[in-house]
Amino acid sequence: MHSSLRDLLITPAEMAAMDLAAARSGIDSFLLMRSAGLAVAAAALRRFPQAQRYAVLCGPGNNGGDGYVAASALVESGANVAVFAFGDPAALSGDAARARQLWNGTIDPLASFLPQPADAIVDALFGAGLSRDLPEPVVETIDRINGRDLPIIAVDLPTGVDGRTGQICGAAFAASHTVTFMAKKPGHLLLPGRSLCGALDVFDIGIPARIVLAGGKGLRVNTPALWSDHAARLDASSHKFRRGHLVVFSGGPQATGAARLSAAAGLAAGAGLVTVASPTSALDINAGHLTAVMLKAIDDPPGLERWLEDSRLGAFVLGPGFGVGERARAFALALCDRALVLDADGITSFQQHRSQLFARLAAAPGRAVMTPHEGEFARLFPEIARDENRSKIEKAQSAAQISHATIVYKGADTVIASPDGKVAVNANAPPSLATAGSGDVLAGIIGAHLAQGMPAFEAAAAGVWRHGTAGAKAGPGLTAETLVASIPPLG
Ligand SMILES: NC(=O)C1=CN([C@@H]2O[C@H](COP(=O)(O)OP(=O)(O)OC[C@H]3O[C@@H](n4cnc5c(N)ncnc54)[C@H](O)[C@@H]3O)[C@@H](O)[C@H]2O)[C@@H](O)CC1
Ligand SMILES: [K+]
Repeated sequence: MHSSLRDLLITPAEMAAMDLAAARSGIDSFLLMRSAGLAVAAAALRRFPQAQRYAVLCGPGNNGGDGYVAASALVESGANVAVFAFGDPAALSGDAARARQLWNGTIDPLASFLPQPADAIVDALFGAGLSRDLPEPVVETIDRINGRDLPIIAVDLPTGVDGRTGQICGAAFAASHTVTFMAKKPGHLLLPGRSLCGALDVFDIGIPARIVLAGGKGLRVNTPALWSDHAARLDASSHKFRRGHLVVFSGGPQATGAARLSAAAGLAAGAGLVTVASPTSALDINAGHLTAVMLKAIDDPPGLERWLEDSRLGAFVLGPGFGVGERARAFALALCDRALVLDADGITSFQQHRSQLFARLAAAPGRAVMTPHEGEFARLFPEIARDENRSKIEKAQSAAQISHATIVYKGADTVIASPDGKVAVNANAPPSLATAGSGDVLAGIIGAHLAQGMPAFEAAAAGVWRHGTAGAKAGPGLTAETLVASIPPLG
C-alpha cells in the first residue's frame, strides 16, 4: 500500500466519491470490485483454511457484489461454498449484477441459512452503503449467528456498523476479521464499531493514490507520522529551560495528588523543569511528596498575574484536583493566551460560563488544549453532545471550532481535533488505561509537549499516543504511577 494512505481515514461518502473519480479517470469499476472480492476470498482461505464450508451472505448492493466475486473465487480454489442472498438477486444492478453472473451455483434466501459447526461466514450483506437501521430479517440472521463462535469475515465493514460513525444500526455482526479497501473508515476505529471488526486488513484494490489522497478530507489515525516533525529535538546538551518549564496547579490540602501525578508525568515526558503551583494551605503536604518537581505558592489571581511576568514559564496544566468554581475560572481566563492544558475541574468550572471561556480563547489565541472525557464534554458542549447524528469525530471537530481550542475528546477511541480542522483518531490505548489518575498523567504529558514548544494539535496528538504506548508497556495491572514510569521516549 502507498505509505501515505496507511494513516488516512476516509468516510463512506468520500469513498463513494473516489469510486466515481476513479471511473471518470477511465478505471473500470468492475475491476475494482473484482480485486475486492478476490482479496476477501484470499483472506478467508488464509485465515480459516479449516472451514468445511464458506457461507457467503450477499446483500442488495456492491457489498453483495464483492461477495459474489469472493464466492466464485473460493469455488475455483476448490472450496465448498454456499451463497445466501438478502433481497432478490435478479434485482441487482451494475457491477453487482455482473458479479452475480460469475456465480454458477444456487442462491438461497438468507432466511434459509442455518449455520453449521464448521462454517466460515463471509459477511457481504451491507458495507459502506448502509444508511439506516437494518431490516428485520437481517437482524434475525445476525442474532442467529453471533454468539455461535463461528469465524466471520466481514467485507468492508461488519454488516450493521456505520462506516462514518462506528455506531450500530439495529444489530451488527461481531466479525473475526474485516477486509476493507484502500483505507480505513472511521467506523473501523470509533467505538463500538472497532470492537466488532476483529483483525482489520486494508487491501489496495487499485484506485490510484492521487485520487484517494485528493478525495480524503484529512482525517487521520494518530501515529507519530502526524507529529514527529514537531517533536522537540532533545539531546543531552539541552539546557533545562530550553526543554521547557511546565507549571501544574495543585488543589487544596485535601486534593493535591492529581496535580503531583500530572507534574511527575510532565517531567517524565521531557519538560526540563516542572513546578507545582500550590495554595499556601497545601504547600507543606506538596513539599512532603515532591523531589525533582519544584514548588511555588500561588493563592489568587493577582499572585498568578505577578508570577506570569516570568517569561520562562512555558506551559500550564490547570484542572486535575483543582476544585470547581470561581477561582478555577479566574486562573484559566488568565492563562488563555498561554500554552494551557485545561482538564477535569478546569473544564467543569465553565459549565455555566461556556461563552466566557470561548470568547476569551477566541480573543487571545494561545495554544490551548482541552481534554474532556464524555461527561465533561457534555458539560461544556451540551448541544453537540446530544446530537446523535454526529460521529465522535464530527463532535470533536465542532467543539474545537466553537471553543477555539484543540479538543482531546477522551475515551478508548480518543479523538483529537484542532480549530483549524486537523483531526486524528487514536487507536493504541489499552482498556487498562481507564484507571484513576490516568487523565492526570495525560494532561501532564501534553503539558510537557507544549512547554517544549510543540503546536497545540501536535502536542495533544503526541501526548495521547505516548499515553497509549505507556499504557501498553505498563500492562494490565497498571496504576497511574506505573504509567508515569512507562512513558516512552518521544523521538
Ligand atoms: N467504493 C469503492 O471504491 C468500492 C466499493 N466496493 C464495495 O461496495 C460497497 C458499497 O456498496 P453500495 O454503495 O452498493 O452499498 P451496500 O452494498 O453497502 O448497500 C446496498 C444498498 O442498500 C441500501 N440500504 C442501505 N441501508 C439499508 C438498510 N438498512 N436496509 C435496506 N437497504 C439499505 C442502500 O440503497 C445501499 O446503497 C462497499 O462497502 C464495498 O464492499 C467494492 O466493490 C470495491 C470498490
Ligand atoms: K459487510
